[in-house]
Amino acid sequence: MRYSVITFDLDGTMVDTADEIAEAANRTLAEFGVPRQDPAMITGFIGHGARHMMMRLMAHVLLEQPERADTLRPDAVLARLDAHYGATAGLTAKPYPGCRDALRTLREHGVRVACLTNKEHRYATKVLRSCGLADMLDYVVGGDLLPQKKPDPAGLHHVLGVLGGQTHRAAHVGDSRTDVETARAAGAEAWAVPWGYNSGEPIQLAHPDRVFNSLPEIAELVIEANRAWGYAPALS
Ligand SMILES: O=C(O)COP(=O)(O)O
Repeated sequence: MRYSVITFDLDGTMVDTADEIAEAANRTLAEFGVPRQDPAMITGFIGHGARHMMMRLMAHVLLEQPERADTLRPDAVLARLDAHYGATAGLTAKPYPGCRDALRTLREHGVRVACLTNKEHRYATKVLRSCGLADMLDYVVGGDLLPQKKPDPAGLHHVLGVLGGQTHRAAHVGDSRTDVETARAAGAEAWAVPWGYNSGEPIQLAHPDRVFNSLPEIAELVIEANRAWGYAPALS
């Protein structure tokens, strides 16, 4: 097997963004007089973009406090979330151990790497820049760049079209069932990491093709597979 393109999910896979997402959500709710909500619960709502997370959080609040329905209106809340997440995105986000090394090593060995996330594109690029990862990626697809989001395979196919890769030489790495389903739907290998969010469910239950214990382990496997196949990158 020779791998030519590896795509990585962002939240919970390359970067720990849970705290700043919860902070933006709670700052937003505070403006509407809603007490702070448990960050762990908010983390469970991550996976389909910041606006989707906020809609799920609002649904949770309104279920417990239906009398807030008059003030907690989606348009008003989402507009304030945009302001707050625009301010917190990238503030406390931290790449998981070995993230930069893994990306650098893959590229040094001729493998192209991309970020495929459901996070809105403007926030994704802000987080990647503030974590020093933006220049280490060959391409980024945020959740609102195309009409379809993960688990639709369109984003992965788009990356492969741009970078010139084939699905049977690609793997998508993620922390959630959505990522596994995306890879499968696209015809790429479904690789997973166990430290992410996945709504609190162990990623093994989504049956990925492989689960890795670190990001550098992914680079090692790819390089070893490509070496065994006899592929050496052109020297530049
Ligand atoms: O921002 C989100 O909710 C999800 O983003 P992800 O696709 O990078 O996990």
